[in-house]
Amino acid sequence: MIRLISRILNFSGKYKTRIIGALAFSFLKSILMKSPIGLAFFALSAFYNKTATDEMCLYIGIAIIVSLILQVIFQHFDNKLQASAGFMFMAEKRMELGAFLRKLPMGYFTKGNIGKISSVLSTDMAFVEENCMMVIADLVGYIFAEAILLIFMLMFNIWLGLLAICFVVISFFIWKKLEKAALKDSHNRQEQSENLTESVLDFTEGIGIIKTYNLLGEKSKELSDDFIKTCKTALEFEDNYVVYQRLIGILFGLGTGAVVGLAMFLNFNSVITATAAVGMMLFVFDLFAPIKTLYAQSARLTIMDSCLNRIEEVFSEAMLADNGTDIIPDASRSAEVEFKNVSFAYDEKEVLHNISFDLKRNGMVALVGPSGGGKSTIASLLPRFWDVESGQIMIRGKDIKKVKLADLMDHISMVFQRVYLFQDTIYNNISMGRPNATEQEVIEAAKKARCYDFIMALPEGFNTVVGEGGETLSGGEKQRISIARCILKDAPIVILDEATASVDADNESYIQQAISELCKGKTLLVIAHRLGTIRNADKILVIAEGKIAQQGTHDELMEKDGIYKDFVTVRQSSKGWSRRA
Ligand SMILES: Nc1ncnc2c1ncn2[C@@H]1O[C@H](COP(=O)(O)OP(=O)(O)OP(=O)(O)O)[C@@H](O)[C@H]1O
Repeated sequence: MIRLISRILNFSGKYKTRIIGALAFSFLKSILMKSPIGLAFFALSAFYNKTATDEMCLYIGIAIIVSLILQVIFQHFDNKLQASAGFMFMAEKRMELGAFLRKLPMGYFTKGNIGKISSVLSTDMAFVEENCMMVIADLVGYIFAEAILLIFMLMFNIWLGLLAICFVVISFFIWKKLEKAALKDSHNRQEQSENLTESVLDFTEGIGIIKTYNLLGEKSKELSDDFIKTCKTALEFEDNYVVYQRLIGILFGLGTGAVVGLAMFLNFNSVITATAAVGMMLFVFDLFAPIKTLYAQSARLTIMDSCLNRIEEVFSEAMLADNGTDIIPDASRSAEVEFKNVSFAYDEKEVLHNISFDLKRNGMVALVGPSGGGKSTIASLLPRFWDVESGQIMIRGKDIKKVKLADLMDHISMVFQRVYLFQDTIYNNISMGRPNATEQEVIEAAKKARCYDFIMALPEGFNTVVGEGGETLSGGEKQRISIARCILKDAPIVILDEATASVDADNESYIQQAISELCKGKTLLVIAHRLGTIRNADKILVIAEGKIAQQGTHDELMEKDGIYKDFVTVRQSSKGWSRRA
């Protein structure tokens, strides 16, 4: 418990002093909470010994009132500090996590970690936020209160004090067992909550496929099974530690009986006065009840421990190094982009082997080849979605690892096949390409990307909020908005993954016009599927099995036998490259 409290204090960073302040007020409050018992005991003694005076009664009354008022004041500051520290430090942690996630390589997000991130951000962080301050301050209060009561009891009568301590010590060992059981189960509980988040995300993201393939019943059952499993895991968690809680309850029942019995025995044998015996009885009831609550609360602490583990697990992921200080020069004699002996593996298996090529300023390299050959991987290494293991990638003579990440991203625009629009206005979706762009520039970009007319036909025009993921627009429209975003960004290097899926003829032609606008005066790295695009490339790289199998212009490659000629001549009309020009 002490370990967890110090863990939370370390985790809370600059809010540590507030938390310590809350703990101090909680401590003062707990001392005052016990003071009425002490005063009652004092009054009883005075009455019993016939030493009570009017003045004494008045002072005791005033002392009780003052202690109750002070309790309220300390409680107020305790709550205030707890709440502000708890909510503020978790809000900061969430922002920190957001900033941290931006620095992780793309690979982290494709490894099925989305469910984990969602559940850490929502479930785990919310649990710590809602419980940590309250529980910790209460626990610290209880611990101090128990210590004070035990010291009082020892002072009154050593045997009564020692007897009470015996029961507290035995209960401590039972509690250790409870904590062990809860610790193990709390991990399962949080893991299951992550599984559930993943299932819900999977279900909602894939709802289109689920409906099309008539899998609603099957997938709903899978989801329901997950709900039931989550419920069972939570119940198991409760069941496993509730046994120990009951044992502690029985133990304290025995303890209360034993202390009361011993107090009476000592009184009968004139070792302690009747007042001391009554005082002990008051103390013992007050001693065991908070310990029971403390142990019950500690189960929450174990959940919090596992939440903190999971939060720290995400924070411990290796970030994409952003310690480069170089700036990409405006002009250079070197190639605009150069891959030098680049090899790369996603996990263990190397998927790119010794790739070398260069791309001249305003030139175009087309990556073509069979599926799984490594085209997308090559394209994703340039914006450092992943870092290369061996070899170098240079832009205008600068190694991209040594360039500031923000500067690198300023120089690259990307158009993917899968477009994502944020649940925001169309205007904001475009202007995020260059947040400081003027309204006129945003409109101009929309016109160049051939989306101005359909935007203006929408009831709210540029202020239309597109649905989550851009669901209220057609595929072609979403694609054009994403191109407008890139046009506005106006980065000198464009990575383009040409669409393989067909859209209607109108959209097709609009998208082509938009892409032509985007590519004007740019250096292009294109994962090409259209013969028209490929023919225009200054250099075609045929990528197969992670290597450059062939390279040259269209005419040069058509003169040689090889993969390229086979694809163009034999597979033009099949699902390989499109005939569309
Ligand atoms: N995120 C990933 N994690 C692990 N392996 C991956 C990942 N992405 C791709 N691969 C593997 O890397 C190899 C190259 O894939 P890549 O997507 O680069 O090929 P491609 O030529 O672009 O294929 P396609 O034309 O089908 O898009 C393949 O064996 C693929 O299975």
